[in-house]
Amino acid sequence: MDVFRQLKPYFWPEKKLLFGAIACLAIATALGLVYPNLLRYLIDEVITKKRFDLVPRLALIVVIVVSMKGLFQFLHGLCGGRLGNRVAYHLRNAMYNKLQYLSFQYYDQARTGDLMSRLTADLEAIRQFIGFGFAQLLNVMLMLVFGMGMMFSINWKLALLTMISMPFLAFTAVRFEGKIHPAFRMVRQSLSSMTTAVQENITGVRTVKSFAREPHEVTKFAARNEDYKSMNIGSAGIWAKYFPIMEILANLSVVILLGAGGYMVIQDTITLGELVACFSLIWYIIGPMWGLGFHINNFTQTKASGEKILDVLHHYMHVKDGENAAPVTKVDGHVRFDHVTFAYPEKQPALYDFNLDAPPGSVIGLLGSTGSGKTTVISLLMRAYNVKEGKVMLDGKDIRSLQLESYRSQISTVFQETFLFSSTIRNNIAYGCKDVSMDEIIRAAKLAKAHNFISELPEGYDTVVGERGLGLSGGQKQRIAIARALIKDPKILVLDDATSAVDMETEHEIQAGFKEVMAGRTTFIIAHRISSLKHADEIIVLDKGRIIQRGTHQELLQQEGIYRQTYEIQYSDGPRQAENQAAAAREEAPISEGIEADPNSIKISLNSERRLAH
Ligand SMILES: Nc1ncnc2c1ncn2[C@@H]1O[C@H](COP(=O)(O)OP(=O)(O)OP(=O)(O)O)[C@@H](O)[C@H]1O
Repeated sequence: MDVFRQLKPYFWPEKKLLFGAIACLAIATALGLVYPNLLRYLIDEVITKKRFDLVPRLALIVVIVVSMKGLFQFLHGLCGGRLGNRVAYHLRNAMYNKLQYLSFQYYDQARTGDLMSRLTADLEAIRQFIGFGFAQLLNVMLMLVFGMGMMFSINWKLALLTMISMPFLAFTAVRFEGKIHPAFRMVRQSLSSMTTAVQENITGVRTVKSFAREPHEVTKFAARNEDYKSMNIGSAGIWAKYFPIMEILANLSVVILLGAGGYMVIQDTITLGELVACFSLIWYIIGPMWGLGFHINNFTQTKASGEKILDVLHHYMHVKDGENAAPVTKVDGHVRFDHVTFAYPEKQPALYDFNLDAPPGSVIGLLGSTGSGKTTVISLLMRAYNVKEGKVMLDGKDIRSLQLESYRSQISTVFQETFLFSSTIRNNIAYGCKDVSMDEIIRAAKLAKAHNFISELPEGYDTVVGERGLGLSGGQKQRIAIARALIKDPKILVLDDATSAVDMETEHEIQAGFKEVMAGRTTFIIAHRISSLKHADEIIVLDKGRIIQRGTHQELLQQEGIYRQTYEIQYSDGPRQAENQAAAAREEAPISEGIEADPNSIKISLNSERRLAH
């Protein structure tokens, strides 16, 4: 019941419907109890005494009772339907809302298929139970109480005899509940694991096909399907074992009733009408007992579903606003990392004593091998995770003291993996902003060098992309993502390997666009290409979470180290040429200015990079 107590905020506002549904069902049940009495009257007063003139009146009463019962059943359906759907609506919204605000840490471990099954199958179970199951469960009690009460009022000895097998029936039902509940929990877990397999397979279908791993996927799915089947067969086994026992016990009371009741009629202790009434009433008691298994099963399934939904709703939010979180309004864009050491849960630190001072408008480049901690720096800047050692600051304020939403709205990130929503290109670009004009969208697309290819599409900006939409190339997707980041007009721009999928020339064109847009904004660029970083005000080279080099492009070229080695690999046909270029860099103007100043030098670099690529 604890689960339902915790779900109370969602169904209690609809208590009128809840009580309405229960009351209507109870009235319908009570009206049903009129039939056995009418039968008794028909046999004892009309047929036995041959007073057939009473038949039309009796028939009229039956018609009225049947109509009333029908009406209340209809009202029960109406109230229950509304109640279930409204509660499911509130819960669905609450779940979705919570899913939006759950931290990155949650999603690091969450499985999409599992979450989808909570949002669909588990919510459906709750909808059914709160709408109808709960009232039916109460109705079972009412039927038992009403039915027994009436039987006892007719003949308490016969009633008592008939009830002999009932305690055994109740005992079996309770044992059944104890077995079926864990079994259903396993079924649900198995179902969510199977859904996850399907979901991952569909998402990763390209990888599966390119590695020709279809047979492996089929085997993997078959194993989970087998598990699901076994779980279902297991629960069906419990069902198969207990259900006949319950049925035998239930029918035993009918046998006793007919045997003992028949004898009493012969002995003239009760009338025939009373026996027929009792025979009809016994189904009022056996019916719920038979259904007890179903109702218990329904109840336990809903409890298991409720637990899973509450697990999401009550999940701890690792990153959230503090009590006095200040909204971020005017931002200069001064970012500082102050002795930050950070480890992902149950892992070695991904960053050690990381320090950084990025004045407003500066460009910070991050370079390092895979897993060196570059993305972690960005994640901490976005406050995807809370820093426990050290501080990340914006304009001198610890970002943990700032209101999360307004803080993040100051940052635009273009991720390594581009995600486009299944909507038009126009909507995808405008995603981060409310009320943007078409001119602004086009301007952002032009800056991201996306306008030309978008214009060439038959439907232009109205082309639907993403799932089931038009398939775009990696570079085209990245350019749309860049436009999406630029349109937000952020104070802090993060480019996490954002131009890795576009060709060199486009990358330079995009960066030229960035220069225009980024004036006065703090920019973080993660890249593996030196060409993307060399105009940065400070380049930080990371290795296994530690800063091993930092400085400007020229400074780093003058040092022995990873930066220079990377430069040599990317820029020269041989180490000697790199050394010459490094020497030239020492003497000449900064390379970031050189990009604009000497287009030929870019071409030379690009050509050598292209040669390298080939
Ligand atoms: N969400 C996460 N949960 C646990 N560990 C993580 C998570 N993200 C990254 N790591 C670990 O932290 C370390 C740094 O990873 P990070 O993604 O910051 O590296 P990176 O330099 O950005 O790599 P890449 O260039 O491949 O993107 C790695 O050892 C990685 O396994």
